Amino acid sequence: MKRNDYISWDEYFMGIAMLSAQRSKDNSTQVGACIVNDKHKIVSVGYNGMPTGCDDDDMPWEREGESSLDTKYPFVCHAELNAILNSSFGSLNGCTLYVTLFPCNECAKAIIQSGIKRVVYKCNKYADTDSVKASCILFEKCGVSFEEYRSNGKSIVLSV
Ligand SMILES: O=c1ccn([C@H]2C[C@H](O)[C@@H](COP(=O)(O)O)O2)c(=O)[nH]1
Ligand SMILES: [Zn+2]
Repeated sequence: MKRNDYISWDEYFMGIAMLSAQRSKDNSTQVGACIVNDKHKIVSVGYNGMPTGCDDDDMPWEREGESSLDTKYPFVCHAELNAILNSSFGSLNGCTLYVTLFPCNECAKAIIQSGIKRVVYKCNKYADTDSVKASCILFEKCGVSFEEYRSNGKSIVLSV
C-alpha cells in the first residue's frame, strides 16, 4: 500500500524555496524562490545575494547607513531575479514561481517579462509599501495570478 503522508506539490516547491532561502547571507530577510513548469518540473531556484564576483564579506549587509551605498539595497540581487536568470531551461512561459516573500515591483517586472503566469508567496510583510502595491497592479494588468501559500502547519525536519 502506498504511503499517504507524502508532501503535496505546493509543500514540495515552497519547501525548496524555503531551503534555498537558507543560502542567503542577509541577516534580516532571507528570500528563496523556485520556478516550476506545467509538468511539475523545477526549472530554477534562487535566493537573495550579492552579484557573482562580489565578495560577500566586502559588501554591506546593513539596512541603514550614512549613504545608501553603505546599505545592501543597491547591491543585493533579489531571489526572484536570480531564479529567473539562473534558469537554463529556456522559456519560462506559463511557469509558476514559489517565493518566500511577495515580489517587489522590480521583480514583478522581471516575472512578467519572463512569461511566468502564477506566483505563490509565503509572506507579504511589505504589503503596505508602494513597491508591493505596484507589483499587485502590474500582476493584475498583465495577467499574472498571485496567491498566498496556505500552510497546513506541517513541519519537515532535515538533519543535514
Ligand atoms: O522581491 C524581493 C524583495 C526583497 N528581496 C530581498 C532583498 C533584501 O536582501 C531582502 C529585504 O531586506 P529587508 O531587510 O527586509 O529590507 O529581501 C528579494 O529577494 N526579493
Ligand atoms: Zn525584488
